[in-house]
Amino acid sequence: MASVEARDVSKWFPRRDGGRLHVLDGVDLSVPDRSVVAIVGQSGSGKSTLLNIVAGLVKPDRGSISLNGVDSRKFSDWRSMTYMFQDDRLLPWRTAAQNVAFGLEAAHTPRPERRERVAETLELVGLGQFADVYPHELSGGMRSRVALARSLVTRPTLLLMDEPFSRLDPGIRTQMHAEVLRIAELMKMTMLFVTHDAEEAVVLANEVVLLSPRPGRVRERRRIDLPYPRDPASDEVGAETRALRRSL
Ligand SMILES: Nc1ncnc2c1ncn2[C@@H]1O[C@H](COP(=O)(O)OP(=O)(O)OP(=O)(O)O)[C@@H](O)[C@H]1O
Repeated sequence: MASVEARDVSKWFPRRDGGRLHVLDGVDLSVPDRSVVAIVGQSGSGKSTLLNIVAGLVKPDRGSISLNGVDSRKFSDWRSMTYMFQDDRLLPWRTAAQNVAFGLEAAHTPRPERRERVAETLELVGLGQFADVYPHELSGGMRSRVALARSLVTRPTLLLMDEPFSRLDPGIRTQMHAEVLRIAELMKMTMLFVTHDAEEAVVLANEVVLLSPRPGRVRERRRIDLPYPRDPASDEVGAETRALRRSL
């Protein structure tokens, strides 16, 4: 089970001129267990900063985060969450399997279990045949699947993603959307992600949180009640996407 609550989160970053850049202002966010929430907003509105605060990578200056009902300052089960970045960050000198194994090595998982979990997870993302292949031998979509497998191998319940598919071609991106939704359902995961792509938000999320330009405040929460799977070519997705673009 995984849920996230952010209460009244504000953040300032130091500026080169000695001043302070106000990036987030009193943001509330609620991500219930098994939901899919998208954070959208203009460039610089603090989307990644908010995600990094939820992940514990950046400290808020004001406000609090609770994870599975526990204040993040007291939270210890960080392995229950995983983070997918915009670039796949695969290590070029490691095979697909060795890249996927990374999180398990860090956790000192015994070798036989590691091997089994890596094989299982590569199978899950449709790369069972590519365990021994190096990143440079893989297509963009396949690399993205390896990055997804690396995120999933520790069996997280909360998947955080910062524009993870934005560098993929549209067709491959659509495939990855279907894939990530299938796996989230299978693994009973909760998802919180950042995107600048209105269609991506509409295809994946139950709720879209719109941040205002800097300092980011929640300007709108929009429920997307369309049934899954959502076809990006359908009229319903098209209408929701246009409505969201207008709000953006
Ligand atoms: N560590 C940091 N130190 C100083 N300023 C930062 C830092 N991280 C982010 N910023 C600034 O904070 C603002 C918000 O950045 P953030 O990356 O959260 O926005 P974003 O909405 O995700 O933008 P984009 O859509 O362009 O990725 C930007 O102006 C950025 O330059």
